[in-house]
Amino acid sequence: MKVITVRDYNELSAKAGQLITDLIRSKPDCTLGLATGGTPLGTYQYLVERYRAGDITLKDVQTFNLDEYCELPRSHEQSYYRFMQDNLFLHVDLRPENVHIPCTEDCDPQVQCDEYNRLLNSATVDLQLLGIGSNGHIGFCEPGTSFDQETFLTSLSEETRLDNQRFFSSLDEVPHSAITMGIANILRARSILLIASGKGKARCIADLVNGPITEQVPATALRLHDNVTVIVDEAAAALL
Ligand SMILES: N[C@@H]1[C@@H](O)[C@H](O)[C@@H](COP(=O)(O)O)O[C@@H]1O
Repeated sequence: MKVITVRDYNELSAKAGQLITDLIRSKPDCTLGLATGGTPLGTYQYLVERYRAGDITLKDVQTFNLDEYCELPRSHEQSYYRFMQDNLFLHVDLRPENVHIPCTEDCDPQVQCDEYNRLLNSATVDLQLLGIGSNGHIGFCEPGTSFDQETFLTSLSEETRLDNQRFFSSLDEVPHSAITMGIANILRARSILLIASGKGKARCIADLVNGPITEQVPATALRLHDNVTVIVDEAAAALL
């Protein structure tokens, strides 16, 4: 696992964005695994800027998102579908048919999990972008998730709901469940890029890099992969 420490969030976003730009330029038909949350916003902004500058095209890129909340329609401003539209998809030339996000609207969740898993496993993700939850979750794979888990319907921990409350007007509005890629899916990516910013991530980053490999800290599964880059700012690196 390669750990890169940068000064602040802006440097982190530029570094992560540059790595993804380099991949798109060297392999224009690459497959990207994408993440949501506050941390990748700057990375997506960087990609949009590079697209607008004419440095990259995403017309042949395929994407798979990690996860989606249940209990929210796709039109809800906090759905991950909306998040991706607002922050990346509407601003670049990705083809709608190349974009994949689990669908939790008007459906049988198990059927959706199976369908998403099948689609995901029919592709090979070249680069999986990840954030990390303060409890060490990746995607929405919460502590205790088996490292062998494939795409599944998961319950969100209270810690995760509290962390994500800032995006909603009250805790009551934060969904209790989600469809997420499993850890086994994430580990199949050719390369993984995890980004973390701020002191709230210092503990889980220390656990990820130096703690025991355990299902209680789902991100530690990444230590079983041979091509992982972690980019952290100085605040998130404080306990390394
Ligand atoms: N499902 C997402 C994760 O993919 C993300 O990594 C995490 C951290 O988000 P943030 O970047 O806002 O701290 O939030 C959510 O739970």
